[in-house]
Amino acid sequence: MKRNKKEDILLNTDNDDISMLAEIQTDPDEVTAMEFNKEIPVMPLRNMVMFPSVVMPVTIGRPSTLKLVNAAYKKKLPIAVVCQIQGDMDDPGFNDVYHVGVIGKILRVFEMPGGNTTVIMQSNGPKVHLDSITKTSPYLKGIVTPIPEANDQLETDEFKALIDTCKDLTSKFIEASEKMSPDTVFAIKNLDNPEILVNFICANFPIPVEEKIKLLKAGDLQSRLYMLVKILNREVQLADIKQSIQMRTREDIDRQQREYFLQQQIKNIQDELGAGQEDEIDELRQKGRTKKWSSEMAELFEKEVSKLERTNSQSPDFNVQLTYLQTLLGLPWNVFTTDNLNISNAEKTLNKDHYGLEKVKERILEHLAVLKLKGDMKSPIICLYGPPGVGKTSLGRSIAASLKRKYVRMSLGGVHDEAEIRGHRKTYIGAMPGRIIKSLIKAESSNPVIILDEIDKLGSDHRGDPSSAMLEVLDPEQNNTFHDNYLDVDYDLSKVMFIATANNLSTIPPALLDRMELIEVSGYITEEKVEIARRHLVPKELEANGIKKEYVKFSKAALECIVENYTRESGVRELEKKINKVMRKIALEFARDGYEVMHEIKPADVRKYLGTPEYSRDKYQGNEYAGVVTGLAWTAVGGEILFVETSLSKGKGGKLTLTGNLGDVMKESAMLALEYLKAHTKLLNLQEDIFDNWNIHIHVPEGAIPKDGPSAGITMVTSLASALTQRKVKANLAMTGEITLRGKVLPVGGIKEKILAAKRAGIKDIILCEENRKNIEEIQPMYLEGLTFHYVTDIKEVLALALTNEKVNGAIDFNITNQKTEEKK
Ligand SMILES: Nc1ncnc2c1ncn2[C@@H]1O[C@H](COP(=O)(O)OP(=O)(O)OP(=O)(O)O)[C@@H](O)[C@H]1O
Repeated sequence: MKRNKKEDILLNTDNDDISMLAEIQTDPDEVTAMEFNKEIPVMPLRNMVMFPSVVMPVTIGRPSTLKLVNAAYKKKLPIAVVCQIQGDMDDPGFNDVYHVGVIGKILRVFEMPGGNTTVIMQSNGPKVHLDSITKTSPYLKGIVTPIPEANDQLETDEFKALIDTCKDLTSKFIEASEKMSPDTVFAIKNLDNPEILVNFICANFPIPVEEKIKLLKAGDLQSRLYMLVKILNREVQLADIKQSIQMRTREDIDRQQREYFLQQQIKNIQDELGAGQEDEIDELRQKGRTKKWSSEMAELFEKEVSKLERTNSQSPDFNVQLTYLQTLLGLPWNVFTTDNLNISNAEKTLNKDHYGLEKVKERILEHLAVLKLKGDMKSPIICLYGPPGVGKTSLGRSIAASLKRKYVRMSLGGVHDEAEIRGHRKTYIGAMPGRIIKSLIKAESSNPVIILDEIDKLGSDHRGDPSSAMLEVLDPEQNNTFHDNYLDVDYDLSKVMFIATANNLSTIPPALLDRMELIEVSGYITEEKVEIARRHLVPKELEANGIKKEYVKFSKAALECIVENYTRESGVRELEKKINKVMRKIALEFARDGYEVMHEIKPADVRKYLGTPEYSRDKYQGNEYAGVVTGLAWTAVGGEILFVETSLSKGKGGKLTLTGNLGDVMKESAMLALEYLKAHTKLLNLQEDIFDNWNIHIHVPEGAIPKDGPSAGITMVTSLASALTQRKVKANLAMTGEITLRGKVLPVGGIKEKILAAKRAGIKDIILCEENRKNIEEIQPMYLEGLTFHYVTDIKEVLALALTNEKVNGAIDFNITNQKTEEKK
């Protein structure tokens, strides 16, 4: 095989050495001239295999090899270059080396700065077989026989294709593995001679020595090339796999490192910002352990605390979750106060706090007695109803005190939204628990008395129906698993005692009304109010204003004066305010004068402190005029008397005019009354044409509070009848009742309040529908003292009772006026 010198020099050298190697002259004839049956030096290489036609640097360390180099270099001896089987052996013998090698020579010797010697070797002879080692000193010598290689296929297509493949694979391997030195890569890229290229790659490819020996043993260049391609293929694949594994692991490590780094940063930021957060969470857990909740609840709490732990303390969610946990902790789970179900004690407390109300107190005691005997709270909920300021709420408070239970008042007036009762879901912004749960937190016990104040004022609109939520609260069958949307866990309300209060039963939904036991708390008469003031309100206000009780005394007349002239109510709230006002004025005097003097409050003092009376009490106004009749009305503040006035004026057509404080229903009553009398002229001996010649005007004077309703029906008829007959109405008479077109009298409501108003006004006789008799019978006799009741079913009876036979002064004489009218015609 021919090759040019330059290629020889290029092989396996540093770029810097290229110029140096270019000077080396080789003489191939030297080898051809050698005799193979003579002993020649044998150079064993550690971990290197020399291939034919390859130049390579060899570092010499062993003294024996150094001697060999000196001798061979000087004498230009051919050397048999073989490879040690074990690279680390110092003095290998015949059996310690592979028996295949090449003939080479030393081109150059370099003394290296560290004391080592490097030689440039060139394989310039054939492949040989080491037959024997003949000498081991001063260096190895042996006998070799050449192994000829047939290299005649180099021009075939197959060989060319193999060479191309080999080149491709080598460059792929170089790319993928980065295992070969840049000089080797440079050399491979610049080699054209296929023989040198194949052998050079075999010598320098990073594979184990055993494999290289197999390559060297290959019978010819093409077989070596085949084996080399196979190895290259395998190594390229391996390098690829290694590379992809490396890439993947690097990516993985990169990702992991990035996550670790970010998490570390988050932790640092959280540490910076949320110092003390752990303490807060520990405190929550600590508190949670003291709670008497069920194991499920404890589990849920722990879950929620862990959720908080995972939340960044700066995010809004943190506070939401913290508030939720604090709400859970704030609830009195399974905390109960011990009931005092001593009935006589309860009675004492109720009597101490409230004057009168005997029936109500009795009903409450009955209720408590049932609770005591039954031992649970599953009896109906009490609803105290009646006009404002009669002590419904304060009765509830007394019940709680007598039972020694915690007391919470929950005002339901104006609650339109169901969520106010049941809470908003936690996910809403600004979500809160409902009022029931809030009341329990306030009460700090799970069996308080909760006053549901003004249950009749619960509204309902598009935001839901709070009364349906109240149904669940008040249903003993359901309320042991009351579900508040915010809490999202059931809470047992079955031990809570609910007491509802209401002014007006008609606005309470029937389903809710059905759940409650109704107890009426009606208004007070003046005597009762005076007594309530003396026993309760005056001492209360004295204390509230910091006045010693020995310095202020109210006379009975003074209290009566306040009740009569400065208040107009069924209850005592306004009275309490007036007493407070008097106290304030006295406190000012004391403070201004610097000393305290005894004050005995009399009616004149009341006028001094409270100014001119606000109300001139509606009094009965006598029966001097025809057509003026006293009726009884029921308004928002209780009962009142009202006057219906009818006057007649001459005029064709018989017009009806209605003026004053008349609602639609009252206007209808007026028309009904007139129609009835038109149809029953004979009843009162009225002239047939009286309605054609006289205009009728009905007036109801304006009162402080608007009135409406059908209860003025019989009053209207009587007023009209008195005007049309000019007969006097019975003195000190008042009436209330609805009429029908047939003249039937129907019952009306608010009887007790009306009776009280009538009494206040100085009425003595009262006409009522027969069906209202039962209402009168329910009223305590003391309220009825001095009153006579007349029960009727028909308007004829009313007229018979109300109209006297005496005519009013200056009565119209219908006969004369009619004659005059005729004459004019
Ligand atoms: N019989 C009574 N004895 C003593 N104090 C009374 C009596 N009735 C009412 N009071 C007092 O009158 C005041 C008003 O009573 P409370 O607020 O209970 O009225 P209420 O009926 O609940 O009114 P509302 O319907 O407006 O809520 C309270 O200070 C209460 O103590």
